[in-house]
Amino acid sequence: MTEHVSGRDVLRQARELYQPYRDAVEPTGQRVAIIRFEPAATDPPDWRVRLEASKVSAEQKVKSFEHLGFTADHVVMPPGTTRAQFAEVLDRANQDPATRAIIVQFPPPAHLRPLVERMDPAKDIDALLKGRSQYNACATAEGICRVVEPFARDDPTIAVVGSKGFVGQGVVNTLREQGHRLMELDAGDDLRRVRDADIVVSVTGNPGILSPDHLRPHHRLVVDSGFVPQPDGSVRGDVQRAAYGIPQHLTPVPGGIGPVEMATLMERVVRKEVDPNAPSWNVEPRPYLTKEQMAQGATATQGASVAAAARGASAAQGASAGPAASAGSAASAGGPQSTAAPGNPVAQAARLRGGGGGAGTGGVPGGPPATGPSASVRPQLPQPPKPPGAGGGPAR
Ligand SMILES: Nc1nc(=O)c2c([nH]1)NC[C@@H]1CN(c3ccc(C(=O)N[C@@H](CCC(=O)O)C(=O)O)cc3)C=[N+]21
Repeated sequence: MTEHVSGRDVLRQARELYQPYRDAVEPTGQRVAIIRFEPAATDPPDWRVRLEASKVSAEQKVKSFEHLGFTADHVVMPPGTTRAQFAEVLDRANQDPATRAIIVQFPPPAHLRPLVERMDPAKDIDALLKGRSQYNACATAEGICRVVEPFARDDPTIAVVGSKGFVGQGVVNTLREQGHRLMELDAGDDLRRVRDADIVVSVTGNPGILSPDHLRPHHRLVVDSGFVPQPDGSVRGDVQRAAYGIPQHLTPVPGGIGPVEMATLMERVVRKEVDPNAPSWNVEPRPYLTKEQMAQGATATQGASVAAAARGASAAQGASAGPAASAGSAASAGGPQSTAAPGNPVAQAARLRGGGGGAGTGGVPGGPPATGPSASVRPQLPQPPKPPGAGGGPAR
């Protein structure tokens, strides 16, 4: 059975965590600019679809920043926008001291793309300026890595499908820096290799590219970062619906990485503008079975007894895998080299905290599973926010 890792729960947590900063932000009149491009009627359907995703995402960003008391400038560039016009919009946002952050929604039309580089790096909250941004990866990539982290404390192999794309590169760089064992796959590679991985992260934006032929019950987590709106109003991710029930955990589309990205952006802007020590949102560790455990428990009865044994073993262990290392930085708890044999400490710790066994509640899209986030390891409440500018924020 597959349990959904709910991005909506993460976003709810972030809204609660950062809501108290609203009173400090609102009176300052600080702004965030979100710039996106409207397709022309003559653009090919696949381009229109990408810009539709960009629109959905821009609207979510507007909501998220406004929730924090920022004024969101949602700038829609019409088809036929010239370089000069785009440059002027960027320059204005760069020069306006009230505009604290700028996001250019991808993809921009090809002729405008080079101009993105004009963005003031100090305002580049989504790390669009590779190497010049204060962040190592875009918000989506950071969010993905933080969802992966509680599932990856015993040196698993993590497959990244779409590793050369914008988000994929961010994921690869971040996970590699944390010392993880990676399997990078991109166009032309045999995707069936993902069967050998423990965790699969798919960031291709190619609907249904992962089928039941690729996913396996030993996959403890599959992260689907695809988001392709359909004409009927539904959305498709990288994972085929027919494969949804296969892995142990899955981030669904919608309701998975999209909302996680919003939580990441909220955290970034609060830390940058109000309180560098604002708490992190986090994903709770959950029980899972390793590939080896799955192999031992190949039959149903054996599987049940392995799970039961793991549960029993956990009762004897201390729960130390707290959320302290949830900041998504290089400080991953225990490090990838931590000795996990015979079970995995994360699963044990999670069980100790009252998480259920391997048998899930099944995927109810949008609905938190029975083993979902509880109040037990919530980050501490934020300190009362300091007035912006008072507290030595990052130099700009
Ligand atoms: N510079 C840049 N950064 C991006 O992060 C970026 C981008 N350009 N261009 C477009 C893609 C697409 N993307 C999504 C983010 C969130 C949702 C999201 O929140 N989706 C909700 C559904 C919201 C709804 O349906 O209204 C969900 O998955 O549950 C979707 C899509 C970010 N992108």
